[in-house]
Amino acid sequence: MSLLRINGVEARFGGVVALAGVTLDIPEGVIFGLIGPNGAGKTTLINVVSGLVKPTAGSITFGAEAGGPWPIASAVSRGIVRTFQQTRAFLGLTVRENLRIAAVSSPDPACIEELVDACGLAPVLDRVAGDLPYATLRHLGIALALALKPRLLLLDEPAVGLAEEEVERLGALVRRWHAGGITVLLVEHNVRFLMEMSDRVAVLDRGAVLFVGTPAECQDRQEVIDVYLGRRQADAAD
Ligand SMILES: Nc1ncnc2c1ncn2[C@@H]1O[C@H](COP(=O)(O)OP(=O)(O)OP(=O)(O)O)[C@@H](O)[C@H]1O
Repeated sequence: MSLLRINGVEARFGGVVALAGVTLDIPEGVIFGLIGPNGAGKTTLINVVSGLVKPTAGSITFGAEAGGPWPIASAVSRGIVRTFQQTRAFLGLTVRENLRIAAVSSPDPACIEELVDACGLAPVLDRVAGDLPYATLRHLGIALALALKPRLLLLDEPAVGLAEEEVERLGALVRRWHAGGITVLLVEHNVRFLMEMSDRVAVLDRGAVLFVGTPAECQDRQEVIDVYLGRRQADAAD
């Protein structure tokens, strides 16, 4: 059954067509990867689904409810929660204070303790968020999103800037929450991480869906190699 249905979503910024009529079905209970070259429209699609950008055409259905996208607060109350490429936390407050604020908006404040443990935040509870090492700050960002008890978690490049062992910890954390029932939409340029994590993958190119399939199917498709995977390999070899 589909949890999120994106119907013909178009987003224009002046003359720039960021999304040119995207239609996608994200089944409940999957980790759904979204890849594509820079400027393909991945973040814009997350922005539309999470209510940050109003599309110029199209709609979304979430569960049984049509009529989306909804403004951010309404999206969050329906269980659509996102993270950002740059972690959004109160950088002048401690981790504990950030989590207390999250607990106020959480439908299940008791989950915070589990999040502290799962996200490895116990040793840094009294540190100011702005002083945290980069990887720990990213974990705080994910903990703050998970505190809102999403049904659908939108992760925008969560692995960017992380060392290999930190990417593994991130993967374990996402898998643990996914096993608890959360559907995940993962945007990521770390292709190995994305392919290992995802049940299905969609490829966006210039605002349009180029291909949807399993990671194995995706890696075999010549058009996907041409527009994205081949270039990533060439960049890695440089
Ligand atoms: N607020 C905005 N105003 C003007 N143009 C925008 C805006 N947001 C996105 N765009 C443009 O829309 C297109 C899609 O951008 P988007 O950030 O969604 O791509 P992306 O696939 O996430 O890229 P990246 O992998 O580099 O993050 C780009 O041409 C971008 O410059």
